[in-house]
Amino acid sequence: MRYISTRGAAPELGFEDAMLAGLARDGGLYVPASWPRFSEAEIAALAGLPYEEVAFRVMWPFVGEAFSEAEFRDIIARAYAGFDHVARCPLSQIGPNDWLLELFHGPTLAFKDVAMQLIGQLFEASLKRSGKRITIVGATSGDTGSAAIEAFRGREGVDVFILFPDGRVSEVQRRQMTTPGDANVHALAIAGDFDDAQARVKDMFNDHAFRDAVGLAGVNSINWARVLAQAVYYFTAAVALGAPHRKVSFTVPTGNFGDVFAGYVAKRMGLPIDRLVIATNQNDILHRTLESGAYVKGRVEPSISPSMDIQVSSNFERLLFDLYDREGPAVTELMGELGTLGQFALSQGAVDRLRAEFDSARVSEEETRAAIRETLAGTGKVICPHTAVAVHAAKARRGDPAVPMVVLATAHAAKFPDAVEEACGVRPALPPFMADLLDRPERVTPVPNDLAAIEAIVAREKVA
Ligand SMILES: Cc1ncc(COP(=O)(O)O)c(C=O)c1O
Ligand SMILES: N[C@@H](CCOP(=O)(O)O)C(=O)O
Repeated sequence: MRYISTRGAAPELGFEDAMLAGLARDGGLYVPASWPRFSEAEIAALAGLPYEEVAFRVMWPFVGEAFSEAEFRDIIARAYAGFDHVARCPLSQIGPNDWLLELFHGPTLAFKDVAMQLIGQLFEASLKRSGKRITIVGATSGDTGSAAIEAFRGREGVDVFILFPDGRVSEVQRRQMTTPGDANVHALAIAGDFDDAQARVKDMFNDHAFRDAVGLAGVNSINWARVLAQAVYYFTAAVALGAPHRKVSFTVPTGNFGDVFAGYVAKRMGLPIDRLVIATNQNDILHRTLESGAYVKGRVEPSISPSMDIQVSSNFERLLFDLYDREGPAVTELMGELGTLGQFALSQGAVDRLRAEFDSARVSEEETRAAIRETLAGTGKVICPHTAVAVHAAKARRGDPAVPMVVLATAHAAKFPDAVEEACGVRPALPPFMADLLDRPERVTPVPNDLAAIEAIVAREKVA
């Protein structure tokens, strides 16, 4: 499989180079040159297989010659060995035909582990082969950062710098990033919001001299391998509920548009997904875009689902590329308008296609709290605020009741104890292996929202 940039002006790469490159050199995002398609029989054959085998079959067409079949199987096995559930991403029932897809059984208690644990193994195999040293710089609104740190802490030849918005992540999220003592881990608290952090990371990639000097690599969903690994659980869930003989719908709590885009990828590969619902909190740029056809940047408003406090959704660019018939210049023009004017308008054709693929709902803070309360009352389950946003949206956008609705449960409630306790009166406890998290010493560097200052810190502090 070859990978092409959404802006159409960067060299085509194979899987391994696209994974290591992060952002394309023209500022775009790498996507596969075509979407592989599974037959009904191939999808039916996934039923009952272990998660690792489904992961292999779904991802293999995208990986091609980068790794041998045996190497890739081994990488997948090591990635998921540390998950605390035998199904890795199990389904649990919350209504007559309504399900939670539990994505928080990895080491940092959020769905980011599903892809990040795999990426850690992929990078290690690749860097061992090449002997290269790299500097990972990532932006986080709370969960990507800890997952990346966990996947790369202590690894040879890799530094990992994570920019998080100072004061805008939960205490548990912050401490997951600031308490690992490894010399190659660097938590940077930026004076700004997540959009600032993500913009500075992209600026670093677009500064080619800096990028080459430090061997910059990315593990945000800028990295195609992140999105690919997340497509797998749409298959395991849908097949468990009757696909391909039955359609299945998904509701996805959304911020950077990576997770829901992974659902779109699964659909393009032939998975019979009925509705794909984008659930946003009050940071609702995606919902507004579906309603109005204009993508208009807003100010990030802090919420009780902080990981979704995002107003520039990076992966929307990947969708735009398809909506505009994979025309790089059209995407370049729109992204240029976003940079200069803070907005762009979609063509009528693009809006029609967008609405044909996705549905959306914006969920208020009060509706989020109510969803936490009602889920506890109805099922005995304590859910995190991000999951609660999606639970509410799934109800609001429920289509045919005969079609199963799967809500992606993206984090463990214990990452957000204050918000959850305020909503339902129950304070969720951290699992025993991190019970002392709040007592561990923290190490964090405050940084201004300034490219040159951040680059100087990265260049100075890297140890690899
Ligand atoms: C717990 C949680 N839920 C939902 C999201 C939104 O996912 P995405 O950014 O892929 O849209 C995030 C952040 O990525 C998250 O950390
Ligand atoms: N919500 C994310 C934001 C970064 O998203 P990514 O999928 O591009 O890494 C987070 O928790 O950091």
